Amino acid sequence: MHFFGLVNLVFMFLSMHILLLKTGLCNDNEEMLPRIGIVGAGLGGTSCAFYLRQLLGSKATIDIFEASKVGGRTAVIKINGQKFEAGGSVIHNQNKYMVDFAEKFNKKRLSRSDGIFGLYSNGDIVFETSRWTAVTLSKLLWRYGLDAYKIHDWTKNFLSKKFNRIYEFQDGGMAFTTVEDMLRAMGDELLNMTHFSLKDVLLDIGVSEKFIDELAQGVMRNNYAQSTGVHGLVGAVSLIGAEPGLWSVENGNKEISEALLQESKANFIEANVKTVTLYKDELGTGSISYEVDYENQNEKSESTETREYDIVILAAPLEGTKFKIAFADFPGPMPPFSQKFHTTVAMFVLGKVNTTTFHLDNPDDFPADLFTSQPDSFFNSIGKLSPVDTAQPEHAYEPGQAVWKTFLNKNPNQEEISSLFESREDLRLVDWLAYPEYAPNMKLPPFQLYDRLYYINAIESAASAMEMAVIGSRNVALLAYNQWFGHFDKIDEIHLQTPSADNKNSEL
Ligand SMILES: CC(C)=CCC/C(C)=C/CC/C(C)=C/CSC[C@H](N)C(=O)O
Repeated sequence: MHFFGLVNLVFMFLSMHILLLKTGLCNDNEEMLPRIGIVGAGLGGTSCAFYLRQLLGSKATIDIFEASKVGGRTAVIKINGQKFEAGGSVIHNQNKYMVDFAEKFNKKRLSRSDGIFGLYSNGDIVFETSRWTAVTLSKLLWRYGLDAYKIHDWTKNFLSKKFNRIYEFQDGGMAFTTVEDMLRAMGDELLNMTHFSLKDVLLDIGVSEKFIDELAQGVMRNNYAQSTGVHGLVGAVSLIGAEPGLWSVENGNKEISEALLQESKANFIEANVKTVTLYKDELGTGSISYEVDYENQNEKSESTETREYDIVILAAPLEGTKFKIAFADFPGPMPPFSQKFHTTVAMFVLGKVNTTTFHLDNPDDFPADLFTSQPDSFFNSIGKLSPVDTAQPEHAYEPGQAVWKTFLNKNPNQEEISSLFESREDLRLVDWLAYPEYAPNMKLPPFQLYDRLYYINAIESAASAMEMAVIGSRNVALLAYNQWFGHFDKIDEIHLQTPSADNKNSEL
């Protein structure tokens, strides 16, 4: 072969290889793979590690930091030898990712019992459903007209169709830099709902004020410890969370996070991250890296150590936590916005409800779920719990006795506890930063805080739920991947996407 021909061939081979590496179609070169540190091993962090592993292959370094193995909203609590869901999380049949994960990891789904639901207001149970669906429907019709149906129809036939577009975008590798861009891509209507209160949005679709102030308010207080003054999008998610089709994972929802962590083969580091420091290349090439300082929490060592990463992903609230992360050497304030989280208190009581307070002849007449609608009520809701470890033998409780979960906004005093429970054998209090404080027109934070520094919990400003955490984490995984390999046409550029048959006629 002619010498110039040979040089040409070698040159062509090299350029082809570089092109493949650049486009991410060939990820076998470890030098091109980013080193990734994820802070937080809840559902957001573990599902992000899972998606990154799918995108980057087996050779990429993925470390995941958490002081306890997995926790937050999916923690479980053990009472009387049985495990109960400690966080407020439930999963809905429409939650595609959670349904897929449960199937993939062979997890049994425990349907939430459709027990009696009651609404408490002005010192009385003012509305109750029945064991018989026909009776419940008549009662709803009598008190609220067609309001319940209007909401069901609006969420099922309008909102869900817009919402489900996110799955198509993500399957196509599309990522968004901000929550606002993501919602706009799903449909302007979803973004617009964040500009109005749930109350205004429901009034707009013709729902009565009575329904809004009683049932919608009760649902908001139970699901988000807030009122119908929250923005309309989180309000809609909350209302969907009150519809039939709810379930939890056997042995606790945290089983999904644990399975994701295992499947991701990420390196789990039991540690508190103290500082994230930005390093800029001194030669002025513009290249950056991050140094993560962390305090080991395992029994073997309690030392402080440091690791270096190309990409850092934050998967825990940045404000209000006991373990606040410091950011060093950034040119501006970090985080560049404020996202205030609401502390919810869950009180677990093994005991009997107070029949005098609730005007009941028999404690067994207490509904399985009791929501409150008055803003000044010191508790938000009371629910009867079923154990999640079904393999354990059922406990034989005395009549009226059960394990109850009460949601509150602060720790109750003795008088308040006694007003709810006339006897108790066990009482535990658990609090956690459950969800943001929601308001119309609130700031929707970006997923990207700085070059190669990402924040999964930004999604919670749209709505906080397990499915939302996974949507946020897949978005961050795709965003980090697309930016690293230069797939800029896959970031925010929805006009470059081919709409599916379902969406062709829609006004995307
Ligand atoms: C807005 C539309 C059309 C769909 C939303 C789908 C979705 C994310 C549903 C979740 C419903 C749900 C189970 C809500 C429970 S309230 C969240 C709870 N407080 C938590 O922290 O998980």
